[in-house]
Amino acid sequence: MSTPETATITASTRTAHHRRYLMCRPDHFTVDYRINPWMDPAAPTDTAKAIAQWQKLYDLYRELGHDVELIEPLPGYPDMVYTANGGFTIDGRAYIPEFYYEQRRGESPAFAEWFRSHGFDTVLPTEVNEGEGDFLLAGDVILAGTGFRSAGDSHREVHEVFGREVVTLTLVDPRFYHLDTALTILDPVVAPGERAGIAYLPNAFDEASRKILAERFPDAILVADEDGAVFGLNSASDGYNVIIPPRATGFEKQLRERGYNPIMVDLSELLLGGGGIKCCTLELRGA
Ligand SMILES: NC(=[NH2+])NCCC[C@H](N)C(=O)O
Repeated sequence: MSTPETATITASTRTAHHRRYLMCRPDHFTVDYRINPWMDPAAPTDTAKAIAQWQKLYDLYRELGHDVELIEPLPGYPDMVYTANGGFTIDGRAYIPEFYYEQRRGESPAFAEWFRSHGFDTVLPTEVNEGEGDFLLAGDVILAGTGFRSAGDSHREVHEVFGREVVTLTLVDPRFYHLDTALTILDPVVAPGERAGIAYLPNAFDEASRKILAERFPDAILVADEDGAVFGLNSASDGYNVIIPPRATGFEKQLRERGYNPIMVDLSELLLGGGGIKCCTLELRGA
């Protein structure tokens, strides 16, 4: 016989996994050029507000028990706060970015140096690629975005560097110019052979890519355009806690239904640069 209380409790099968992240304090944050549709150099930005919002994300990761490393922000590189573009790491090896736009190219040597001095086997690229902005690890497989930033040839290169299967996905909406703006990995750690939970915005992808996603991830969360439009997919998950922007209310509900624990963090100021929670967070795997 179940009491009314026990009848309403659904035990979550989700597990939070310890994460190690790299972040960069937005000390020099501003918008003085436009390399994505969110950026408007004519609109005012508030660096103090960007720092305060970023600090909340940093503090939350620490409260959740994660390790957060920091890289020194470089003056003149306002986009360096988006550390997801600073590399892509698996098993202690770091693949360094080669930025598409000239404005960010000076960040690469700083990231390369950071990885070298922190014991990573550091691989310099020959192809244009923007790190974890476009490469996401789903179980054993690397999901790789192209269409706006990372070149198709970088998908071959990332395969050579890590020896993993790489699945190319083509982005078609300029608002969602990096893979991490249109797709979230919900389960950063899965048992061998098990499928990672993901969420994505179908309309951000071309038809062929939507088909691949539907075949490979039949149980994925499909996110509505309204939630995508507020950068809802630019989220970070430890397997249980999923950090999402506050206006992604439909996505919040979907996550709860699946047993995840969505936590809202507002990075509205950093969205003026076209970045959100995931953009400010680089996974450090191994080393
Ligand atoms: N991982 C990301 N989506 N990063 C956002 C990068 C934003 C930056 N202003 C750019 O356009 O490059």
